[in-house]
Amino acid sequence: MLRVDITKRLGEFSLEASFTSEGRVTGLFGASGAGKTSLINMIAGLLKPDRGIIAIDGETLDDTAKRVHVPAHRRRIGYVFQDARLFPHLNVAQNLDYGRRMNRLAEDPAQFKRVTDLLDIGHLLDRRPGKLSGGERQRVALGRALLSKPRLLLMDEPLGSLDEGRKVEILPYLVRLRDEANVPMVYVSHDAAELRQLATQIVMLRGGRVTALGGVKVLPGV
Ligand SMILES: Nc1ncnc2c1ncn2[C@@H]1O[C@H](COP(=O)(O)OP(=O)(O)OP(=O)(O)O)[C@@H](O)[C@H]1O
Repeated sequence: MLRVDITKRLGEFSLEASFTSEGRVTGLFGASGAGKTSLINMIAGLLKPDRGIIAIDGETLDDTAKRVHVPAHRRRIGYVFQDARLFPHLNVAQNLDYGRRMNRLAEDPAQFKRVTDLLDIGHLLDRRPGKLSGGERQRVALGRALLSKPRLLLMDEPLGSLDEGRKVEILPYLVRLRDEANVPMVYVSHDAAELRQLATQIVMLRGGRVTALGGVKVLPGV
């Protein structure tokens, strides 16, 4: 379970968010400037709350009253950005292996095979990111995050830089991840249709406040 109960001031903007989620995919929905990225940066440990608590499965990651702030690299949280942010000088296999090495995890060929099969990227292992399509790059970024064995996967508009055709192509992989990878996700999007297909629970943000919580029914209609 993810528990968030924080406040944070960023210049003129103030974020005050409180929710818990048991969902396999928690969809963080809101317009541009609602505070979605700030909130997941806080879950990732990249931004420190002014006040409050963040906990996953009962383990406290932030508790300002107790001066607890687990640094980002110790949180075991994977992060996939809108732009895949792969290392251009490494091939796909080396990119995929990066998270594992950074986290000093033992090699796990069976898991490597599972993840590359799940995302259909086994045939791309020798290529550099510059020779991949946008959708392929995003699948590799997802694989890299998964192979670091995170307990939570954060995704900030992972389809945001793709055109409609590529989005349609990659959504099924995200559904597969949800159903087969067994890693809870927090998925940021301003696209209600995307979240309707993917999310199991919605946190709606507006102007830095949670305005609705619940199933995909709370999303605005088409
Ligand atoms: N370091 C900062 N200093 C001042 N203001 C900030 C800072 N970081 C974010 N903000 C402001 O906080 C608000 C929320 O930004 P945030 O990036 O979290 O929104 P978002 O919902 O992710 O938007 P988008 O969908 O456009 O990415 C914005 O008004 C932004 O300008």
